[in-house]
Amino acid sequence: MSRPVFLVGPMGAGKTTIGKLLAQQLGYPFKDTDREIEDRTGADIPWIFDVEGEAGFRDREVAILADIATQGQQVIATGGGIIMREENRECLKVSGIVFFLTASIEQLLERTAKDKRRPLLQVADPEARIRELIALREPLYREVATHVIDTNRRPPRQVAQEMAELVRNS
Ligand SMILES: Nc1ncnc2c1ncn2[C@@H]1O[C@H](COP(=O)(O)OP(=O)(O)OP(=O)(O)O)[C@@H](O)[C@H]1O
Ligand SMILES: O=C(O)C1=C[C@@H](O)[C@@H](O)[C@H](O)C1
Ligand SMILES: [Mg+2]
Repeated sequence: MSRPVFLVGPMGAGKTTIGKLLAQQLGYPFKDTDREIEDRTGADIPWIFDVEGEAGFRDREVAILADIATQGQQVIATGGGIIMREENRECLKVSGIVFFLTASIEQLLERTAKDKRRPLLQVADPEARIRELIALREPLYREVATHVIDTNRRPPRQVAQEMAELVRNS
């Protein structure tokens, strides 16, 4: 069974958007860990953070990743904090090809500004929060990455094409 393709990176890097296009281009099914968590919980992410806290959300994320990582050839967009748990990093490293999508702080802020469904960014100073999260997480994204892909000021379709080539040549 061929291996899955994972997209990791910060909120607003484009994992969901580009992941869907990549799946179309490769003819693979598409999954999104955030979406899977919501579907299986029957509640949205803000509700899960409110009621179960971030730790409760992370526990659900570990269970979902372990499950879908074994389901063969597919494109999987992950949540921005998936690399915070060591078992997830191990799972990503052994299970497939991992793309780390990057973008500047300015682009991440711009792309996440209007959407209120990201609990960690509902703070007085989202820019400071994004900077904090990137400082903490960037080494962890790099630890799991097979490829690092710059998405700054690039159309999602073009980025997906570059990634599809890398998958085909892997
Ligand atoms: N390369 C890009 N250029 C311009 N806009 C983009 C690009 N990639 C994504 N976007 C836009 O940024 C927003 C966030 O993208 P998306 O939801 O795909 O990010 P994400 O990495 O999945 O974030 P999260 O970790 O919160 O799930 C969307 O409105 C999307 O249309
Ligand atoms: O970066 C994060 O920690 C998160 C990113 C989103 O994809 C969601 O998984 C959730 O909002 C948490
Ligand atoms: Mg997403």
